[in-house]
Amino acid sequence: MRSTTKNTLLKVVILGDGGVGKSCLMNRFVSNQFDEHSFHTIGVEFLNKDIEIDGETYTLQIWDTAGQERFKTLRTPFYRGSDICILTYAVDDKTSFKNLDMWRKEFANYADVKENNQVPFIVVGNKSDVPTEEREVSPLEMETWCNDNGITSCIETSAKSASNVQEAFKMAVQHWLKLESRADKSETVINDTVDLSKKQTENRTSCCIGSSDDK
Ligand SMILES: Nc1nc2c(ncn2[C@@H]2O[C@H](COP(=O)(O)OP(=O)(O)OP(=O)(O)O)[C@@H](O)[C@H]2O)c(=O)[nH]1
Repeated sequence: MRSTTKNTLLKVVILGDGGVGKSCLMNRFVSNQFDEHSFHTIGVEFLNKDIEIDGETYTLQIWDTAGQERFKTLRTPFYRGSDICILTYAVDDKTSFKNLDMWRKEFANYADVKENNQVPFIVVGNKSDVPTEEREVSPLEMETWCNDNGITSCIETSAKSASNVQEAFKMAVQHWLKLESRADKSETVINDTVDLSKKQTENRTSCCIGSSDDK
């Protein structure tokens, strides 16, 4: 496990369909700015931003990826080594919500993740500021999809109004911390097992010595 007593660097990758607001989320979080006419990202871009949680400072290295299909080969090499993956859709775009499954699989595949439940995915439904009549995905649908896919952290945000943007990145780090503490516990169990087997080997050796002494 990484030490959290000093500044911890976490690689965060934001995935989702083109136009859901990934760049705007990153810019709102890092610079507190919003661009009404944000251009499509080509490949990837990254920015760093510190966040403090429970007295510890985490430097988030945030990778904003190009959501358009034609940029797939440009973005996928950057998934490896990610600590957190933010799966993003827009609440006024049902297709972007349906594509979350595709994004989850693409990440797991190119980040070379062995077990799905070890990936710190969180789900973000952006553009929560849109009028109700333009909504195509409800918070309940988001929660149901997350439950069905074993994802425990999800949140609706608006990069435009700044609603829940800080909270989303904080939630991402907290989720990572939870997984890290679980990994720590299982490491302890593995270490215990190793220790026990070491003792058994020693016992067996002394037993054999004992038996040869008997002869
Ligand atoms: N209403 C509203 N519009 C938003 C919000 N976030 C982003 N937008 C708009 O959505 C459009 C696309 O935003 P981007 O941040 O460029 O989307 P993206 O996901 O990075 O797109 P790609 O780079 O193509 O993958 C822009 O016109 C933004 O102004 C939001 O929270 N609310």
